[in-house]
Parts: sequence; structure tokens; C-alpha cells
Amino acid sequence: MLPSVMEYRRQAQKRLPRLAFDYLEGGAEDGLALARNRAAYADLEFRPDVLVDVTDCRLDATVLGASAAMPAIVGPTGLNGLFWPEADVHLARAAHQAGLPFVLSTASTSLLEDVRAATPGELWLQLYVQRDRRIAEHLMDRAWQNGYTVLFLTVDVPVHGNRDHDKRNGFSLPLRPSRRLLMDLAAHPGWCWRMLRHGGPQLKNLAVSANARENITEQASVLSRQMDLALSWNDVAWLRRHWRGRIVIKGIQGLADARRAHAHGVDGIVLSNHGGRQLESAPCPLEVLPEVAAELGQSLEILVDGGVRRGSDIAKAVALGARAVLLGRAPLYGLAGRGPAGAHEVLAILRTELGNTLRLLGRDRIGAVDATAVRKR
Ligand SMILES: Cc1cc2nc3c(=O)[nH]c(=O)nc-3n(C[C@H](O)[C@H](O)[C@H](O)COP(=O)(O)O)c2cc1C
Repeated sequence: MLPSVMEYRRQAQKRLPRLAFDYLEGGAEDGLALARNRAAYADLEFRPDVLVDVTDCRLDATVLGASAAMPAIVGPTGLNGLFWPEADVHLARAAHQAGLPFVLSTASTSLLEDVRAATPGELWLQLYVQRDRRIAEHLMDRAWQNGYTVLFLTVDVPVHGNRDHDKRNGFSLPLRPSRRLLMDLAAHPGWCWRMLRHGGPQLKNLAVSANARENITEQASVLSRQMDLALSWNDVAWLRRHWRGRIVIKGIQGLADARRAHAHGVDGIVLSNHGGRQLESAPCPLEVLPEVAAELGQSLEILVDGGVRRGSDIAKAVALGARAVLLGRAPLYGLAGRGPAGAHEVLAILRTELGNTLRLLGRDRIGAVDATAVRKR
């Protein structure tokens, strides 16, 4: 086990071809939103109380009706098979072992049925909506039948963000051979061997619901070029007709939209700028959190993501009013850096760090972490 999440990141950087690591790590354009997500955590300092009995320290939380061993969820990330074969299955298992819910992306590289068969854990579905609404409806039907209980509608990807690194690396599906790519691959024989043995990643879930062939080019074009640009608040009613469980809007970036989400009767929101991968200079979710939580924290479950790399980050987000955080890159660093065991280890590290943070803060349970626990530097 390595000491910290960021050391798994370094390991992932060594193990993955540049093209895959850049896709995992990179932000949009000049990386301003990406950097801000991390900096916002650094800008907060704790206000500990001492001489508090912290013999028992409870980290467990209830998130969207599910119990979680700590206020965190393994968030949805697409194309995970690029980091490790059967990545979604391994991540879902790691989440379950850690007592956390797992959100499967529409762009997953494992079938939602296979993920279900691999774990009895709490599974939720993230939805991207294509122009042909039957695709999303079919996905929702399959997910519900397989015991996925919460739907996350992601709303910050009408188009892909501008990502220079993907253009520079010639990142496309399928990968097109170039001198640069071949040299990159030659330097990472372990990764190449795993991909050759298990086959390259496919957007399997989408392929089934979109009736697309086992052909990554066709699948990728369904995902990106056919995204429904007309999706609007009116469509929450359409979602309600097709989804019986809780609905969460992921990608809310300000108070006005948080109010709209509440007015449309959703169960929760994720304050998110997609890990700094979409709109450059997007608002930093952690900075938006306090005003949204102050107004809507009693009526909606407010989740936040972007830049969580330490257990202390989870404590800071909770202090500012988040019910829980979503983990994006952190578990992927674990998986890419050390395989399935690495995903498990990263979640264990975050939990240990969170427990120690609470004890050092003089708080004996996560519910005791409130605005008095932090201040801006
Ligand atoms: C490689 C990668 C793929 C992602 N794919 C999706 C996706 O398919 N659907 C989605 O809603 N969010 C996706 N996200 C965004 C994450 O759910 C989350 O909002 C973000 O990663 C949080 O920031 P963090 O990585 O700094 O923790 C992706 C993020 C990464 C890093």
C-alpha cells in the first residue's frame, strides 16, 4: 500500500501510456478550473477543538437513502477500460468493500448487468441523453431492472470540453496508429499486454441500448455526436416518467440552477465542473457550496466533487455543507497504478485519513463537522 492518493497518481502516470494518462488527468484548455478545484481545498484551514473524547469516531453517513461508510461515493467516469480491463467491475467491487455506493457511467466499458452480477453493492446510474431518447429510456429500464436505484443526470456535457492534450496525443476511438502513439505504447508493454489479452475498451452499455455494433467508432459517435443539445429543464418531467427512483442533477454550477433543480423536484444535486474537464474557468464547486447549502441544504441533498484527494478534503466539503463528495480521479489512480487492489487501497486511505482528521479536529462523528470546523486562510 502506498502512503497517499497522490502516490497512486504517480504510479498511474508511470504505468499508463501518455495518451491514457492525459485523458485521465487533463483539464479543459489551460487547466484553470482543474487547478482551482485543488487550490480551493488548500485555501481552507481547520479550526480544531482539543481535549474532546474521540475514542469512538463515526464516519458513516446516509446519502440519497443509502448508508455509506463515509460521506463519499465512487463517481461516474467513462472509458474506464482504458485504465484496466473490466475496470467498472473492479471499481464497483472496491466501492462495495469500502461500504460506498458506486455510480456507473453511461460511457462505461462494462455492461451494467455484468457490474450487477459482480457485486451486491449499492449501484447507481449516470445518464447522458442522446437525441434518440429511446436510448436513455432503454438504459434506464435495464438499470432499474438490475437494481440500480438512483439516477444521476449529467448536465455539463452538451459538447465535449476543449482538451488540447487529447488533440495533441491524437486521442480518438478507435486509436489511430501514429509514430508518436507507437513510441508511447512501446514504452508501456504491461498496459499493451493487458489490452491485447482482454481487448480494447468498448462502450458496451451504450452499444446495447443504442443497438450499435461491437465497433468502437460507431459507439463513440453515438456518445458524442448524437448528444441531445435540446435537453432542458422541461425534460426532468420526462425523466420522472421513466425513472421511479431518486433523481440527482450532476453538473450544477451556481445558486440559480440549484434553485431550478429544487423547483423541478429533484432529490439532489452534484455541484461539479466535471473535474475541470468541460468549461474552462468554470466556477469552483467547493466555493459555490456554502451559499447553495445555506439556502437549499434542508430541502435537497447537496453533493460536491472536483479535486478530492485526501480524507481531510472530505471533511472540508462536509464542513461547508455537502452531504457527501464524489470521487472521480482518485479511485482511477489506484486502479491504473496498482490494479484492482489499488482501487481498494485508495478508498481505504481516504477513510483512514478522514478518521484521523476528525479525531485531530476534536469531532467524534461526521455529523459534528460543520461550518465552525473550517475557515478561509
Ligand atoms: C476520466 C474521467 C472520465 C469521466 N467521465 C464521466 C462520465 O462519463 N460521466 C460523468 O458524469 N462524469 C464523468 N467524469 C467526471 C466525474 O464524475 C467527476 O465529476 C470528476 O472527475 C470529479 O473531479 P475529480 O476527478 O477531481 O475528483 C469523468 C472524470 C474523469 C476524470
